Amino acid sequence: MEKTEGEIIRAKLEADQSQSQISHLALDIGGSLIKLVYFSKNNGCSDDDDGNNKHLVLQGRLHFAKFETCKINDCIEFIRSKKLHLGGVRLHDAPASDKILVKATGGGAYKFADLVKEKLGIIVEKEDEMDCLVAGANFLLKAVHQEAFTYMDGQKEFVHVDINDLYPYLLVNIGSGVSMIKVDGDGKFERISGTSVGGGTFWGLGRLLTKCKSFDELLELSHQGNNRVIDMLVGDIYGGVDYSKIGLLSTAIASSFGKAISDNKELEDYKTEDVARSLLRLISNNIGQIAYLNALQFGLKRIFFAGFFIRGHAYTMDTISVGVHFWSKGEAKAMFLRHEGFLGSLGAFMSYDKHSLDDLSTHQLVQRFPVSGTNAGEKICCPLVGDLDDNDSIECGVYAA
Ligand SMILES: Nc1ncnc2c1ncn2[C@@H]1O[C@H](COP(=O)(O)OP(=O)(O)O)[C@@H](O)[C@H]1O
Ligand SMILES: CC(C)(COP(=O)(O)O)[C@@H](O)C(=O)NCCC(=O)O
Repeated sequence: MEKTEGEIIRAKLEADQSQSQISHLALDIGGSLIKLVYFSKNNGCSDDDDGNNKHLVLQGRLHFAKFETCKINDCIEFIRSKKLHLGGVRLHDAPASDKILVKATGGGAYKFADLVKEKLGIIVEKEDEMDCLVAGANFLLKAVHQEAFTYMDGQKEFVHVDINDLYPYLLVNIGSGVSMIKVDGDGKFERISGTSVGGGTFWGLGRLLTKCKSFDELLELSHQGNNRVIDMLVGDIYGGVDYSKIGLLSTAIASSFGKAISDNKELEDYKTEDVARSLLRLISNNIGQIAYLNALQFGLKRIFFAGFFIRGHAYTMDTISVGVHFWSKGEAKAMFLRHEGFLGSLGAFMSYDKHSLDDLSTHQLVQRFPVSGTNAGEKICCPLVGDLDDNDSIECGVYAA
């Protein structure tokens, strides 16, 4: 008897999946970038004692990748070529065309659900963005070694996270826009504030002002520039001296881009690197200040900054850290996360739990073989920290809880 189209698709999916070692693909489709997380199993691992009285039941790697949201077709092609879409939940009682369900968060999970279904034949299961950000942050802070660090004056210092004393903290996610979330526990949080002046503003305004073709180019320009050429400093107003009475040094920015009004110059008269630098400083300062004010209002001492705006960029982190330190008089601390842009996708990944998958439902996913050589508190001096490259992955173990 001839097979129906549905049966053919299903047989193909099953054949493909049996070859694939990929499981649990999850997506975060944001206003600017699509972030992917997926797990690849290592061959031949089963029950094994890892020395902690915990049973290692599965080992593999957690992989990360990102694409610009406007290039979603490239992302779909990447997923198809690596057969990542087969790593979703298989629904056995659904019609053949609705067999595989993949977790996704971010606005694009709504906007592109039909496109993803049409191109990959999978159902997008939407997860709330704030839930996912918090779940992703908690996972990184608890399960991944050397995830959080401080950055000030060119020094990166890993932070020891005491998982028994993690909450409350403020999570500031700087994506296209900015969300500020007070986190009190697993799944316990409140989005207390936000601002539309975020990563999209930096990239959007920066592109218009400098004609840069890519975000990386804009970031690189900002690295070379000098903001004092365009920013009006306290010293510019006060004839070179500090305004000590209110605690402002002559070198403090009195007005971002303020010199552009008095200079009688056109945009072309400024170097693009100086424009990029002033813009980065403006956005980072503003976010640092709003974050601090929220931390103050809710009595939070720890602020974790995440989102792909940061990109592990030294000057961005330095500006945010100095701002938080300055306004809080050293009371609050700005911290950053190595997997800064992947919180949402990791949260969507963790939400597979709800579907009682063999691997993750009753088990705990943690990093194995933490990077050696650097410990919490150890200082690493590096002027340009750099972000994770696109092929980054974490060696993980799934342990019986
Ligand atoms: N390659 C890139 N292309 C575009 N924007 C980038 C890139 N790398 C970093 N960014 C910055 O990251 C922001 C998006 O951060 P992200 O956390 O992914 O948020 P969203 O979920 O809104 O896409 C952009 O607005 C931009 O400032
Ligand atoms: C709407 C969003 C949650 C979307 O998340 P994003 O794609 O920017 O990561 C975010 O852009 C945001 O919080 N914007 C700030 C809106 C406001 O509080 O004014």
